[in-house]
Amino acid sequence: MVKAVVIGAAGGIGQPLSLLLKQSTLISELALYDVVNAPGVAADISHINTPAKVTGYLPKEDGLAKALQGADIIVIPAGVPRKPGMTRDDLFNINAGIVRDLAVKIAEVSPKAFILVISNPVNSTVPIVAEVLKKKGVFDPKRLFGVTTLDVVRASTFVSEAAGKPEDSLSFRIPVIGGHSGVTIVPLLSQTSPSIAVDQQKIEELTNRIQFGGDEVVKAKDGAGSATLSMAYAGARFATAVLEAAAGKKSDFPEMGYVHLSADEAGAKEVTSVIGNSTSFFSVPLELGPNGVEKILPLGKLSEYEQGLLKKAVEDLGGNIGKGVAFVESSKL
Ligand SMILES: NC(=O)C1=CN([C@@H]2O[C@H](COP(=O)(O)OP(=O)(O)OC[C@H]3O[C@@H](n4cnc5c(N)ncnc54)[C@H](O)[C@@H]3O)[C@@H](O)[C@H]2O)C=CC1
Ligand SMILES: O=C([O-])CC(=O)C(=O)O
Repeated sequence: MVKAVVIGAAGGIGQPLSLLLKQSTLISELALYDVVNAPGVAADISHINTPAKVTGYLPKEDGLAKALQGADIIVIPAGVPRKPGMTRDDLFNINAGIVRDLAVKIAEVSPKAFILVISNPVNSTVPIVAEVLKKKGVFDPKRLFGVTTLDVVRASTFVSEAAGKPEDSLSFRIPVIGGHSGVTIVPLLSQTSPSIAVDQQKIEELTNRIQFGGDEVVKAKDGAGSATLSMAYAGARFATAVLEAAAGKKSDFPEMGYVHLSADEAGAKEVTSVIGNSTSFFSVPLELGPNGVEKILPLGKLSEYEQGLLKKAVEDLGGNIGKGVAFVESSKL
C-alpha cells in the first residue's frame, strides 16, 4: 500500500501531476491538498478507473494533517509561479513561508515520508524544509529531494533536436547538476550519451537554453505563469523513480535530485572533491533505493568549460542556501 500526497494539487502543476500519479499502479491512495478546489480536483480524478483511491482536502478541519496521515511520498508544487521579468528568487518572499509551514506539519504528521519539493526557488525551499525538519529532530537527508528533473528533461529534448534526432529524445541522457535556476543549472553536455558531435558555440547555446529554459515558458505564457505541464511530467517521472526504487526495482539510469550531501557521506566526498566544500545542497546523480538516496554517484569528468560553469553555480548556490537557512533560523517554530 503506497500513499502519495500532492500539496498544491489544484494548481497549474498540481492538477496534471495528480492526473499522472493517478495513472500509476504503484500508488494505492492519492491525497490531494490545496487551499482551494482540492476536493473538486479529487472528485474529478477519482472517476478514472485506475486503482488509487483519491481524496481531497482543504485547510478547514485540519485537512492538511488528514491528507498527510500515513503518507509514503509527498510532492509539493504549492506556491506562486513567476511572471515575466521575475527571477525565481523573487518568489522567495511568498513561497518561503508557505513551504516552511507545510514542512512543520509534515514534521509532525509524516516525517518518514519521501518529500519532493517543486516550489521555487528550489535552491532555497529545500534547505528551508531541511532546517524545519532538523529543528523538529526528524531530518533524514536520504528522504528529501528538490525536483530538478525538468532540467534533465529539457536537456534531452534540446540536445536530441540539435543532434538532428528529435525522435530519439527519450534515449538521450545528459547529467544536469547544481541547482535549479539560471547559472546554478550546470548541464554536463560533454557526458551526453549517446555522444554528439557539436562545436563549442553550439555547446554554449545549448547550455544557455537549458539554464534559461524556464524563462522561455514564462515569456511565452506572458503573465499566465510558468512551466506546468512539462513540470508535471518531470515531477511524475521523478516520483515514479523514487517509488520504484522503494519497491526494490533497480533503475536503468540515475535520476538527478537536489539533495543534502550528507545523504551519502562516501559519495559526497567524491563530489566535493570536484565542487568544493562551500555548498551543502547540490543536484547530483542518484542511486535510489528502499530508503531514498542509496548512493550519490560520481560526477564524472568535466570539460574545462563545465568547470567554469560549476564555479559560478557554486558561488550563487551558497547564497541561495544561506538565505533559506537564515529564514528558518529567524522564524518562530
Ligand atoms: N522545480 C521546478 O522545476 C519547477 C517549479 N515550479 C514552481 O512550482 C510552483 C507552483 O507552480 P504552479 O503550479 O504553476 O502555480 P499555481 O499558482 O498554478 O499553483 C500553485 C498552487 O499552490 C496552491 N497553494 C498556495 N499556497 C498553498 C498552501 N499554503 N498550501 C497548499 N497549497 C497552496 C495554490 O492555491 C495553487 O493551487 C511555483 O513556485 C513554481 O515556480 C514551476 C515549474 C518548474
Ligand atoms: O521558470 C520558472 O519559474 C519555473 C521553473 O522552475 C522552470 O520552468 O524551470
